[in-house]
Amino acid sequence: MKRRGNIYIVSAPSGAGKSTLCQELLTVCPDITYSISHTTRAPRGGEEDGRDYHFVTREAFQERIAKGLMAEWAEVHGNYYGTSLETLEATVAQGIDVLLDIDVQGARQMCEALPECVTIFIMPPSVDELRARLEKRGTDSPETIEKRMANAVGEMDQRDFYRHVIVNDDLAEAVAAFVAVVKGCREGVNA
Ligand SMILES: Nc1ncnc2c1ncn2[C@@H]1O[C@H](COP(=O)(O)OP(=O)(O)OP(=O)(O)O)[C@@H](O)[C@H]1O
Ligand SMILES: Nc1nc2c(ncn2[C@@H]2O[C@H](COP(=O)(O)O)[C@@H](O)[C@H]2O)c(=O)[nH]1
Repeated sequence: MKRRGNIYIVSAPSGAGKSTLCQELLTVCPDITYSISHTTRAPRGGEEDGRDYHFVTREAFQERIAKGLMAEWAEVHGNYYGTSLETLEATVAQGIDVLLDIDVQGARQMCEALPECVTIFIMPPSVDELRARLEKRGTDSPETIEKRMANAVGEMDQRDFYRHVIVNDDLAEAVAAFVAVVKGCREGVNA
């Protein structure tokens, strides 16, 4: 029987650096597929439909939920986000490992259905640094940053749900820790 791909789930409060770490991991492990989520959020400058997200309307997203097309979904910071069941299943069935950048609600849904998912939580070094990163990134309005900061503490409180926790202070060290977790799972060390 063909080996099924591993599912790596990464969560973090907004601005902790999970997108940055995911990009770095995919450079080191190009055979891992990044799961492109569906969202009702508006694209940020530089984001492309079909590359960063599948950007859809709330109606289209609700229709996908009603038709059972989502492996998991959640409302996060006022928008819907979710993972396509068909795409995820087709990828892991081919033996390809998949990386999901999803929130804590989605991570819980995935682990309930598939307890073998490998879960990784990224922590910022401090709440002040988290805010500084969001402000420096310059992609979100002050209102959006406040909303994301308000949700951050509740998200960080759930880090014990995750099998691995990495503090993203020094980027190179955090990337090395992330790569070590994934390589360890692939070699059966952290499985
Ligand atoms: N270790 C680090 N030190 C300093 N800055 C960092 C570090 N890691 C990431 N950053 C920067 O912090 C900002 C937020 O990072 P990133 O966009 O990866 O966060 P995120 O967790 O994916 O956020 P979101 O959930 O909002 O998409 C970016 O500008 C990124 O370049
Ligand atoms: N449950 C899910 N959460 C998701 C998914 N895709 C992204 N996310 C999470 O949403 C927030 C905000 O993302 P942003 O791109 O607007 O900053 C973040 O926590 C992501 O991890 C998904 O498919 N399902």
